[in-house]
Amino acid sequence: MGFRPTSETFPLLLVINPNAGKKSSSEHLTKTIQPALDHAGVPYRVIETTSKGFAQEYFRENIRQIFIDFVQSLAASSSAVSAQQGDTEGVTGTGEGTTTTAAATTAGPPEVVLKIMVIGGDGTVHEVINGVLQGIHGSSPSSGPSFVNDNFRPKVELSIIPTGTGNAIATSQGVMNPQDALDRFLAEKSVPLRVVQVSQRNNNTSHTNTNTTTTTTNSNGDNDSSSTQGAWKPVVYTAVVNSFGLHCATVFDAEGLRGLGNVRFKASVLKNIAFLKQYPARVELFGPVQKYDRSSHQLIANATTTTTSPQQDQQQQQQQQQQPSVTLPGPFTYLMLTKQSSLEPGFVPTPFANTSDEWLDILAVQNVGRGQILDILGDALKDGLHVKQHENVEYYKAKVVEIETPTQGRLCVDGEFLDIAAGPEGRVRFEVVSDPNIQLFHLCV
Ligand SMILES: Nc1ncnc2c1ncn2[C@@H]1O[C@H](COP(=O)(O)OP(=O)(O)OP(=O)(O)O)[C@@H](O)[C@H]1O
Repeated sequence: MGFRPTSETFPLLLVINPNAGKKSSSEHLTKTIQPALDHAGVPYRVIETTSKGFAQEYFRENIRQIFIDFVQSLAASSSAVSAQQGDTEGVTGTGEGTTTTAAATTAGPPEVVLKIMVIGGDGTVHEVINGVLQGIHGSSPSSGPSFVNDNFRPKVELSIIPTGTGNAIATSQGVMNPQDALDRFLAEKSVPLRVVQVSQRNNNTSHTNTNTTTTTTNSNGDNDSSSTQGAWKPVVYTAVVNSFGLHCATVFDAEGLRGLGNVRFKASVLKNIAFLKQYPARVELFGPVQKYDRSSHQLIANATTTTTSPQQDQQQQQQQQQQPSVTLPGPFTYLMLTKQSSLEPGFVPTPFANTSDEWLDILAVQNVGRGQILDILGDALKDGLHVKQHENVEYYKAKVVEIETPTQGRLCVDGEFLDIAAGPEGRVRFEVVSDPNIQLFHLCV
């Protein structure tokens, strides 16, 4: 298959990972999706991934041209419609006023909605998101002028046909199978899909997946932080889950067990519980924080976020940016920072997570033994009961989270791995940034 950018109308890019989950993507494409799109009259281009990293590289290299072709094709179909109507409404066909509906025109900058359907799992979605953002912004939003700005800010609407193993994003929206996902795409309803910016300060960062290690060397000089330790540099964006400790070790070991199919996570978690470790780290939450209160069963705002005047509000915000609102000293048995409530059907580690809000949900379990973590994870499999039941489970919502490990550590970032140096040099920051040039993604629901 493969995709060739053309100037034809292509309202949909279809990215298929034939290797996802039980390798059923191709069958879903030919038997269900293509007939439905043909019936609905939706033209599409197919991009078939051939290896790990393919989708990310594809979008990094081609996203600019894709937008050019897309806008041109909308303009062309807009002028064709206006010609059919005798051009009575003065449509020029230059692309100005282009909206999602090719025929419609409005005042102001063009609203462009690029639709991408992913037939695969969360790893493929992660690659698409990172490829699009790297193609738009280069290595970081501060690395130079970007073609996405106040004058051109497209939406990227993702429809996820869940053929992967976990399918966390789809499952968290209650999408249980490919047909359900297809119906939702055709219904044309979407919500914002916020991504988490993962940043490091040091000049050399090692971002690893099981097949490749990418080392990024930042060019110094562009400071976007007042810290004496230098600017925060985005390393990767995540939409699913960031973790440390048992969950990260489980995902890492499960990669080596792909031959076992979908039971590889179960095998890996049992192994990591049998040889349970505690993972030393300090985690700091900055800015406003909400904590789950087990007695009232509510998320309660941290007292320090209450303000009385706009002036105090500003002062307090500055203080909150510098001083952590909450510090978790570790060591951690289990730590998860996520935008999704569920990681697979029935497993709901972070029940209050919302893909569209600007909070990062944090599940922290510090220094518990084998029996306790088994009970906690068992209750997480009962639609998130662990949060209500276990006093060793701490649940927060925060805007900014930083983690530092006293020895070399490993983080899982949407199924890929970030090896971090010991101490302040390796510190990692997670933030649901409000930059509208980053938060371009929407999700069909
Ligand atoms: N043709 C291919 N051959 C091998 N690996 C591929 C191919 N295309 C993509 N990949 C890689 O396969 C990995 C897993 O894909 P994906 O996440 O879609 O499925 P999954 O792991 O089964 O599902 P989930 O992430 O939801 O648990 C991704 O990291 C992706 O880069």
